[in-house]
Amino acid sequence: MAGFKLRRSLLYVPGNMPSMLQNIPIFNCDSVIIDLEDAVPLSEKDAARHLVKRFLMNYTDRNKELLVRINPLDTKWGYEDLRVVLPAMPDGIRLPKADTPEIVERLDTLLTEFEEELEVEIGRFGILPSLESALGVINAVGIANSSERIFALAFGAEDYTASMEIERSRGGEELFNARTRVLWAAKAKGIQAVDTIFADVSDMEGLRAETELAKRLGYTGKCLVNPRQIEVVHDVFAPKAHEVEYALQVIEAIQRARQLGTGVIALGGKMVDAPVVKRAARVLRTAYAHGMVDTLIDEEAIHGAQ
Ligand SMILES: CC(C)(COP(=O)(O)OP(=O)(O)OC[C@H]1O[C@@H](n2cnc3c(N)ncnc32)[C@H](O)[C@@H]1OP(=O)(O)O)[C@@H](O)C(=O)NCCC(=O)NCCSC(=O)C[C@@](O)(CC(=O)O)C(=O)O
Ligand SMILES: [Mg+2]
Repeated sequence: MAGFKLRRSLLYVPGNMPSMLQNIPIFNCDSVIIDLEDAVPLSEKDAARHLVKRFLMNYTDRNKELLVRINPLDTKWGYEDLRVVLPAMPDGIRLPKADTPEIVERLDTLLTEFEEELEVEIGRFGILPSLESALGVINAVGIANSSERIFALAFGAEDYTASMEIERSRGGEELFNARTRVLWAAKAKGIQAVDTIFADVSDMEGLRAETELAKRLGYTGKCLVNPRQIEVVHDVFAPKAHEVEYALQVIEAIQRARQLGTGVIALGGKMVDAPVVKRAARVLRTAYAHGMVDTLIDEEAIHGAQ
C-alpha cells in the first residue's frame, strides 16, 4: 500500500538531555519525538531548542522518523521552537494540546511559510496532533480534517486525565471513551492512530496489557517514555505467525471463490467474504512491513475484483 509506514513505537526523548539525545541513532524504535514541551523545565526552554537543532543538524544518517514536540503556539516558546528547529529538517512536528482545528490550521500555515523560506517542498513537514483534553477529544473529527499534513492522531492520557480532574488507573477504564473517539476520527480520515504513553517504566506487564488493548481497539502504535519499552510494544504489534498463515489462506480461498464465480466461500467452517478479505489484507500488509512475508499483495486487485 502506497505510503504505508510502520509507526509502532514513538519514543519521547527530552530535548534538554544531551546524554539521551546522543543515543537516538541506536534506539530500535520507529520514530523519536524529541521533546521541547513538558519534559523540559522552563529555565531550559531556550537552550533546549538550540541543542535539538544542533543534534538534528549532525544526525545525517537518518535511520528513523524524527519528530519534534514544540511548545503550544499560544505560549511564548512555540513559534520560536519552529523557527530554530525547522531548518534542521525534522520529519514533522508533534503539536501538544491540539484542542481545536484552528490551532492545527495555524501550525499548517506557519509550516507552509517556513517551507517557502527554506525552499523545501510544501507539505514536507508533517503534523502529529496530540488530543489530550476533553475539548481536543470532542473536536477529534474536525482536527483530523484540519490539515493534509496530519499523518496520525495521538491520544495523550496524562493531560487528558488532568483535564478531566480524574486519576489515571492501571487498567485505564476511565480512558475508554476518549481513546475510542480519537480512534474513530483517525479511521474515518484514513490515518494512523497512536496511543498514549505508559508511565510506569518498571511495569512491563502493565505496558503489555495496555498495548494489547490499544491494538485490539485499532491503534497502530504507542508513545513511549523509555527505550526499555520498545521491545514489548514491537512484540505486541507484530502479527502472529498463525494470523499471517490464516490471512494467506483467506486470500487463497477468495481467489478460488472468484474462479467459481462467487464472492463467498467457507474456510475451515467459517465464512470468508469481503470484510474478512479486507482484514486479511491488512494483516499481510503489516506482515510485509515486519519482513514476515516476501511480497506485498496487490490489494487493489484483491478488493477490486469483488
Ligand atoms: C521515565 C524516566 C524518568 C525513567 O528514568 P530512569 O532513570 O528510571 O530510566 P532507566 O531505564 O533507568 O534509564 C536507563 C538508561 O536509559 C536512558 N533513558 C531513559 N529514558 C530515556 C529516553 N526517553 N530517551 C533516551 N534515553 C533514555 C537513561 O538516561 C539511562 O541511560 P544511562 O544513564 O546511559 O544508562 C526516563 O525514562 C525519562 O526521562 N523519559 C522521558 C520522559 C519524557 O520525555 N516525558 C515527556 C513525554 S510524555 C508526556 O508528555 C505525556 C503526554 O503529553 C503525551 C503522551 O501520552 O503521548 C500526555 O499528556 O499524555
Ligand atoms: Mg501532555
